[in-house]
Amino acid sequence: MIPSISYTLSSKNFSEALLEAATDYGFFYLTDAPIDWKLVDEAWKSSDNFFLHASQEEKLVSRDREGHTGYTAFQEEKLDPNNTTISQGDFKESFYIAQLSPKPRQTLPPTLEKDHKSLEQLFEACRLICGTILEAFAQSIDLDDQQYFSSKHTAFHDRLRLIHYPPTDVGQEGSSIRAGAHTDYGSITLLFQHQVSGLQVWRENEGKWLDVAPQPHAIVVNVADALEFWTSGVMQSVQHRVVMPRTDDEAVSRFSIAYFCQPDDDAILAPKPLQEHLVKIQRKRSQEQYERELKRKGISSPSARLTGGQHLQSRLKASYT
Ligand SMILES: O=C(O)CCC(=O)C(=O)O
Ligand SMILES: [Fe+2]
Repeated sequence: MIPSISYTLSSKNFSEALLEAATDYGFFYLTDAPIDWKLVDEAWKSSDNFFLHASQEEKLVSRDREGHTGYTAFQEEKLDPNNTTISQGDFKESFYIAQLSPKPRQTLPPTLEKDHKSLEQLFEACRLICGTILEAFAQSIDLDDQQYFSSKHTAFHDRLRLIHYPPTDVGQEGSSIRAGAHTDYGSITLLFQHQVSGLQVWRENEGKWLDVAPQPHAIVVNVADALEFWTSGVMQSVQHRVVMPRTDDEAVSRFSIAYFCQPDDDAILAPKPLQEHLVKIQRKRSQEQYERELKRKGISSPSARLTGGQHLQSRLKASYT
């Protein structure tokens, strides 16, 4: 069972719980987060209006592939590009939003522009939660500088991503998938799921996929690649995917919203020295396994010196057709 962690824990207990979740599952549910859930409800309505009612022409307004903002079409992305048993791109469409305040970096299509204020507030709430989590992670591994991670995040590369998986018949598993197995490229991801299940996380020790069902007023948080590099694999950026509908309940439109917290272009993703107790955790995962995982993520070796910008660009390039 994916652990649940309350935002209201004392800072010491919070950071300890975070480290435990990050080293075991790489995923946790965050409860009692400082977020106005009305904003999330508003965002579901925005998503519904946009994906189900906007014209194709409107969807493409302000799309900027280079700047990584705007619309991505059905099957345009393949999150698991090396998987040859799945021939098609992912069964989803999405819309990427960059920080909207103080000055928006993209023109939103009219359907989303009318909800500008609530989307902007949701973005800011997510940004602040990620900042707190990054500081707690720094505390959890006893870094002298508690802002070591958070200071590398100006939110320039952060994206709020509205995602829609169109209705699909039950039993299509095999040649297609809603979102292929992947790890996230940034530091941490916050995920909101609207009622419909399908998200699964890989459990290496058990050799199986585990469902991460939507829970009311809980945000799914996962560790992404940058934190894994900084901690030499102590914190795990774990593979996850969204499977095709298994029941009639899942055969409907599935909506989710991800907030990708991603390091700045010049952030060096070099491993930090580890305290003794962390080295012990690290050794539970074989070096061979860690290196294999890094290769999947496009990294040649654990000592490769990448920047946040380089890693992000190379991963994005690999997953878009
Ligand atoms: O839609 C979901 O539940 C997961 C999406 C995801 O993992 C991603 O976009 O990186
Ligand atoms: Fe993901």
